[in-house]
Amino acid sequence: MSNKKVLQVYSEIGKLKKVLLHRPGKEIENLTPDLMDRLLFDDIPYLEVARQEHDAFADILRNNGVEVVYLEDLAAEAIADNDIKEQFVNEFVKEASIQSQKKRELVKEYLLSFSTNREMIDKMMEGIRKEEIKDYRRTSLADMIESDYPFIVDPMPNLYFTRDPFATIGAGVSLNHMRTVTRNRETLFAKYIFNYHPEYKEANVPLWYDRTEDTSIEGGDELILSEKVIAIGVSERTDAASVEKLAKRIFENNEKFEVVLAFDIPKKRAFMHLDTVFTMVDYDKFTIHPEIEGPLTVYSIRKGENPKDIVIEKETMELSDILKKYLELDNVTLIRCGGGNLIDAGREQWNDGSNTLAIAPGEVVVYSRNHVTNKLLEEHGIKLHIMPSSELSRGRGGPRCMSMPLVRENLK
Ligand SMILES: NC(=O)NCCC[C@H](N)C(=O)O
Repeated sequence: MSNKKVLQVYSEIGKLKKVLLHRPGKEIENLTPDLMDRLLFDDIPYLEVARQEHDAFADILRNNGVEVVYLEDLAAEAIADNDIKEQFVNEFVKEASIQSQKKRELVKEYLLSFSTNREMIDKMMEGIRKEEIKDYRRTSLADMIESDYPFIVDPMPNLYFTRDPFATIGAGVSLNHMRTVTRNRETLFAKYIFNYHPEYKEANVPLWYDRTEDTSIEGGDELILSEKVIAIGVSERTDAASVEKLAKRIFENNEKFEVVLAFDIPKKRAFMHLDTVFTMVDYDKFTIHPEIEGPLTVYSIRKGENPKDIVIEKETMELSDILKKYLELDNVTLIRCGGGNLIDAGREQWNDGSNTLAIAPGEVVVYSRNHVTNKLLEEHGIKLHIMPSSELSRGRGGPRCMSMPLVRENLK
């Protein structure tokens, strides 16, 4: 096993060294009004502008010393070996909700006809429209009499939210089981990257969770507050049972983490993950959406006497006191989205005003549109890197949702 640190995330705020993004692709141009609900969008972004915004995001990161790698490149590199590629295509087709065997064969043949792996990966992400595969209608009775549903394989428009399908925790990965079918398909790319990409396969990356589990957990709920403390949202997307499983695996594997704080937040779309209502911006400063402060309950999970046991307790203090206790701080500042004004808070949280990406302690990337919250962050001494935000925000995710840190400098 190599000693090279291919994954290292022991905080939310340590200087960001390497991050995984996905540049929005033609999957966005396969979103239709009828599909929006099922594919978890509230509107249809304009791809060209979404890409400009995304490139501006990547430039901010690069200009601040971050190595940016793209999911689509790593996935293509991971399947360089033909046997691995075949296995990957088989798994992809199996999970693509295609009903007839003949049609599955046609889709496989079509995917393998692309001359480069990168083009094939782009096509998988984009989805396959009916007109792309000739003769599919003769493959089964269902297809001959079937509806006017326009896709043979659905697009995956949420891929640019790389935060969610897997999460780097310490030196390992939580390869997530997602709440929805559409997003669970995304986790296949990460499975192949961590098993077969030359950069990762030698490292034997430990898995704290696996996509085959039967309860769900998503990366937007997984926050690393310090090298001792992880926070996980129990949310619209993450089950309490998953938090327990993850905590046990991490404790059993000699990681440094000592406690997992489970944040039980309201289960609703606007607050789908913990990071849509709470992010860490400095050693002792956090953004928070005021609407969760009342209903929030926190539970702590610690190692028990035996390595396989855990001890769970309901925390009774206010959130800031819980954070002070576990992060060993004298003071904690909660910076309220929209300044606590209910109208501004609701509007800005909807467009991810609380969803910041820290690139160093006290330094974050934010959306331009959330000017009330941004001003407040500045007043609290936070350095802002402001990115454009008209189109990307239509997918209901902000800078943290659009990035998966692979390496952060450890905090002193
Ligand atoms: N961490 C996040 O909050 N990610 C945003 C995901 C948005 C995406 N449309 C979804 O509903 O899953």
